[in-house]
Amino acid sequence: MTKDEEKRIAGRAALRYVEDGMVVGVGTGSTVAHFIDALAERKHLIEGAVSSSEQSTRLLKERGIAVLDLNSAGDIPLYVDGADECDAHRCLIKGGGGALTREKIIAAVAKTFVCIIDAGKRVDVLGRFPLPVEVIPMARSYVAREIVKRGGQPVWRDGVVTDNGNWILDVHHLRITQPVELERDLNQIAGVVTVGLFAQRPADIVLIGSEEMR
Ligand SMILES: O=C[C@H](O)[C@H](O)[C@H](O)COP(=O)(O)O
Repeated sequence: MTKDEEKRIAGRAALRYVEDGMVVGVGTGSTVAHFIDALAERKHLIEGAVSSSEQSTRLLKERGIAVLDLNSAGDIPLYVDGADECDAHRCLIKGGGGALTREKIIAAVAKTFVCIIDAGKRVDVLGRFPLPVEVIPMARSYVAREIVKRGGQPVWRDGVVTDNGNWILDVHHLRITQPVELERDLNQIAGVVTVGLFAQRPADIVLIGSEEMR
């Protein structure tokens, strides 16, 4: 089974958590694109979607799914999103597609966060995938120096501007054995907008696409 088939199966499996009349939080990425395809089949039954990126907003609108503003949407009973890595405690690294800030906001609001991944995303220790950190542009060098002090090797994602007008540092060479503490620590650095660690608010449910799930 290819990685994309695993993503498609996980994306479709998330549909079982969608209930009539719901506002659904929608993440970003190639796995979520499969979820959006599946969600389109229920578009007349849900109230609409709150989107975590311009990319997902475009996909949702192309499929005729109503996109709602988070400020007026009220409760978000369900959030469905992918991840770049996932450990046994459902802590995640996210932000490979640069959408981490809006994703973290919707995850915080949502009652249930269903994470959809292919099998290659499961790890024992987070950090093989470089940790994305969204920064205010003028703080890039300062934040990078602070991260070096903590043992990481930050690499500027040159040329990438997030939906919020910020920049991203991808932090290599981390072995994240204490994700909650690291998330809290990096969040304290002035100029950091969002750390792509979802440990203080991990996923509630992880769906890993597999043959058995078909
Ligand atoms: O910023 C992007 C998101 O955090 C994605 O959910 C993550 O990068 C996983 O993307 P994909 O499903 O394409 O592997």
